[in-house]
Amino acid sequence: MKLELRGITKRFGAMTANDNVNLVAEPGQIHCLLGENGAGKSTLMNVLYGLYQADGGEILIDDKVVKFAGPGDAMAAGIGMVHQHFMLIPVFTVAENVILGHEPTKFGGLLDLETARKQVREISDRFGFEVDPDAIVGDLPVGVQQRVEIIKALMGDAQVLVFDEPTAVLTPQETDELMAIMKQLRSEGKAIVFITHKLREVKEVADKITVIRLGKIVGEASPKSSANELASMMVGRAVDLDVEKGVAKPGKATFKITNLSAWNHAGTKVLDDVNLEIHEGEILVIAGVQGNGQTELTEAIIGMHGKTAGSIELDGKELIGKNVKQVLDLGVGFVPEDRTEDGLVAEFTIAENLMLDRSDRKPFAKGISLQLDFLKKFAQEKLKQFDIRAQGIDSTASQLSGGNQQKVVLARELSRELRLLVASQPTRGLDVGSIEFVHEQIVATRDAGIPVLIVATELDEATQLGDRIAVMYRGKVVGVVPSNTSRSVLGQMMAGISA
Ligand SMILES: Nc1ncnc2c1ncn2[C@@H]1O[C@H](COP(=O)(O)OP(=O)(O)OP(=O)(O)O)[C@@H](O)[C@H]1O
Repeated sequence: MKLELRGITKRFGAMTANDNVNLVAEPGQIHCLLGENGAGKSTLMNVLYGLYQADGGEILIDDKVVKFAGPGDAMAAGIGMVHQHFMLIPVFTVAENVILGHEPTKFGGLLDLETARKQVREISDRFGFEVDPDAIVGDLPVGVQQRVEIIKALMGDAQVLVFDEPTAVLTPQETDELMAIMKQLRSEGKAIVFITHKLREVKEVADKITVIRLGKIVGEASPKSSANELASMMVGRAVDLDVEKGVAKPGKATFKITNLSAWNHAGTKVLDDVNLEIHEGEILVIAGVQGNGQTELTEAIIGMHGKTAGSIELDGKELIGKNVKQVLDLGVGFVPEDRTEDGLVAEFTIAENLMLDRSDRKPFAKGISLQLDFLKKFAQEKLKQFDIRAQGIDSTASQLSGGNQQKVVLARELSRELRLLVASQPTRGLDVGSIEFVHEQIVATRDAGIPVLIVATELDEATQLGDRIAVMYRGKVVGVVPSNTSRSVLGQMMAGISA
């Protein structure tokens, strides 16, 4: 089945998110859609999926114009969408989730459980997914949950599959598995549209690359292009894909974690006697496969984790026992793993979100009255400095593209007076140009004498950004090694083998 978007225009008020966009997805092809944050990729896919109505242009399937009033119509026409934020209910089984995701279409009503289980098994066998229809979704690793999303998309016999930044939440190994799945889908004749910021993935699977910038298609790139060529085509300037940083000049160890253990609600130990030190002017990267205690570690530091034992000291002050606000007030900048859950308030404006956890109200307030002009100026400056693409500081967070939401969180946390920066996957969802900028900001924070703790899942980011790397496995720190340690040694450590 061939899919064509012809002359699609979509506006949000005065902003044109898609401007006369043409795109063709052919059977047996992986078509990568590349573009910087806010370029209009998700908007275009939402038009295709019937979630938004275009202001101009048309959608054609096998050269015939079609109209989608909603996702049900798009699904019935053979279009499947694999969402980045999984739309799965954790307490339900795979088969039950598939039933819920299967909107009644003009071809029939809801599925019954037996049919759903059978179909899940069939699709899983056919593509080698190894998904048990009776497994509880919440118990499955993220990579397998994503396969459930793919099964959901394939259920309606989808011929065109859209993957919108599918690897943002995956571990490197799960990413490799997904690439293999995409190749298999291609060999079965599916047409695939693949949105990603990771150029390595583009180079691995793309048959065709289209680049979109500021809502307009700027051209096609060859899959043989170098990562640097693709990067500069995406953001319209040369981008340095390596982190530029001088030698660290570590000072005193002002941040110390001693014998830290933590337990989850079920009473299972999730952090097991963690000992770490970070010096002023040093970046320590926590590497490891996601789910090995990194989340719990950052939560314990910030005062969000329940049962903990041991000590976490910043500038000689104990953090354990303090709540989140008290910890932030000591000068801790925190970039959470999930920006939509912990980082932003969707209905607040950018300006409001930039103020969320500030306790130093002095520059913004005189007595009880807010210095609105100052606040506005501050927000506008941050918008410019962090290249946050939005209509203005009064746009709400929910109106921003994913990458731009992340930039709001970073802008807020990096512009406070810091004594410690804790950032989980700070560049998740960012385009290559923004990653370059964020890395520069993190290095500058280090060079200002601040201890920095970064949680990274990408080994490249860990080795490039870190001065030292601590690897976590099953709640323990397996070892702390210099950042020039080889990938194979780091890989072994990530599997629990001490260096
Ligand atoms: N519901 C909305 N209301 C107003 N503006 C919106 C809305 N949705 C998206 N936009 C704007 O449209 C533009 C394109 O956003 P879109 O999400 O399509 O970008 P993207 O290319 O997917 O970016 P990213 O790589 O960051 O995910 C952005 O400037 C965004 O702020």
